[in-house]
Amino acid sequence: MAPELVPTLAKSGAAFTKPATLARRAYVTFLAGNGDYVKGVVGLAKGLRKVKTAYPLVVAVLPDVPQEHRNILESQGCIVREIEPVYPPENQTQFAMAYYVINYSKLRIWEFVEYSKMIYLDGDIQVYENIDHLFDLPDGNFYAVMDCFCEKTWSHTPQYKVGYCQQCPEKVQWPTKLGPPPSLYFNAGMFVFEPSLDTYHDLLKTVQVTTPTSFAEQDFLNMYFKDIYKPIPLAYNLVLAMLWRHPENVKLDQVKVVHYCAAGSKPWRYTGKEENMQREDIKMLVKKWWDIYNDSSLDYKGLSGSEDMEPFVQALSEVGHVQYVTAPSAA
Ligand SMILES: O=c1ccn([C@@H]2O[C@H](COP(=O)(O)OP(=O)(O)O)[C@@H](O)[C@H]2O)c(=O)[nH]1
Ligand SMILES: OC[C@H]1O[C@H](O[C@@H]2[C@@H](O)[C@H](O)[C@@H](O)[C@H](O)[C@@H]2O)[C@H](O)[C@@H](O)[C@H]1O
Ligand SMILES: [Mn+2]
Repeated sequence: MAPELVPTLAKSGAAFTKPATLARRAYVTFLAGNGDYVKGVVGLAKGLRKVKTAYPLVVAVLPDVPQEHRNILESQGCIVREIEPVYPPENQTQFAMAYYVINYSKLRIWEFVEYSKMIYLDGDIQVYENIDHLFDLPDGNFYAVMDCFCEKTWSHTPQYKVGYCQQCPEKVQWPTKLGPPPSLYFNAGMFVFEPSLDTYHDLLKTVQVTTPTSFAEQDFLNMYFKDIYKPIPLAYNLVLAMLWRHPENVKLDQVKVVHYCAAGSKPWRYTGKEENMQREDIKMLVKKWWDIYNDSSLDYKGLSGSEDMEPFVQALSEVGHVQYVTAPSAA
C-alpha cells in the first residue's frame, strides 16, 4: 500500500494537480540499527524543513530500527518505509569500516517506484540551502559529487599509493604504466536517481555476482552507474576531508550540503579529539548542525500546525494521498 504521503506545504503556496500528473519526488535516507544515527536523520528532517523544501523525506529503515525511533521520525514528518537488508556475497573483503556491509541495503531505494525522482542523502548529511532544483536535472543520468582519495581510508588503493586524486589530477599525473586513469568516482552519501524496478532487480542480481570491495556499496554503485554518472558541484556534498585535502577546491560560503563523514565529525558523537576535529571550520559546521537539531521551531507541527494552510488544502489533505507541488504564487 503506498505510504501515507505527508503533505509539505511550500511557502510559495501549493498548486494542485490530479494525482496522475503529480511530480512524484522525495528525498530519501537510510537508517539501520537502534543506535544514535536516528539523531542524524532527525537533524536532516529539520534541516530540509528549514530550507523549505517542497518534498517529503522518506526514511528506509532496516527491521532492527526500533518502533520508538520510527515514531520519532514520523513525529518529525518523515515517511518511514521498512526495507529488508541486502547482503553482499560471502567474501573475505576487509571493508574500510566493518559496518559498511549494512550499507548495501541502501540499494532497496530503487524499489520506491511511487516516486519518479529521488535525492538520496546519508543520515550524516545536513542541507543548509534549498536544493530542490536538482530534481529538475535531466532524467537518465546518475548525479553525485566526486569523492577524494587522500584519506587513510584509501591507503589500500593504487591511486593513494601513487598520490593521485581526481580532485587535483594535474598535481600527480596518473602513471601511464598503470593503464588509463580511474573513471570519475563519486561519494555515495548523496545522489540524484530515478527509482525503477528493472534497475532494482538488476542491481540486486549484479550485487550477488560482484566481489565486494573496501567501500562496499559505494564502490558497487560507481561500477554500476559508470556510464551515466554525471558529476555535480562539490557544493552539493562537501566531504569534510576536502577542507584539509583540497582547500583550493572549497568555497565554504557556497556549500549547500555538508557530509559529516570524516572520522570524529558526526555531530551527535563529536568530542573534538580526532585529527582535524579542532579546526575552526569543523567546529563551526558541528555547531551549525546542532543549532538546527536543537531548534524546536523546526519541529514538524503536523497538518493542524500549518496555520497558513488554506481550509481547502486542509480539507483535501484529510483525504490523504495528496502531495503538494510548489507553484509560483498568484501574487
Ligand atoms: O549504524 C549505522 C551506520 C550507518 N547508517 C546509515 O548509513 C549511512 C552511511 O554510513 P556513514 O554515513 O556512517 O558512512 P560514511 O559516509 O561516514 O562513510 C549513514 O549516514 C546512515 O544513514 C545507519 O543508519 N546506522
Ligand atoms: O559504505 C561505504 C561508504 O562510503 C562513503 O563514505 C566514505 C567514502 O566516501 C570515502 O571516500 C571517504 O574517504 C570516507 O571518509 C567516507 O566515509 C559514503 O559516504 C557512505 O555513504 C558509504 O557509502
Ligand atoms: Mn555518510
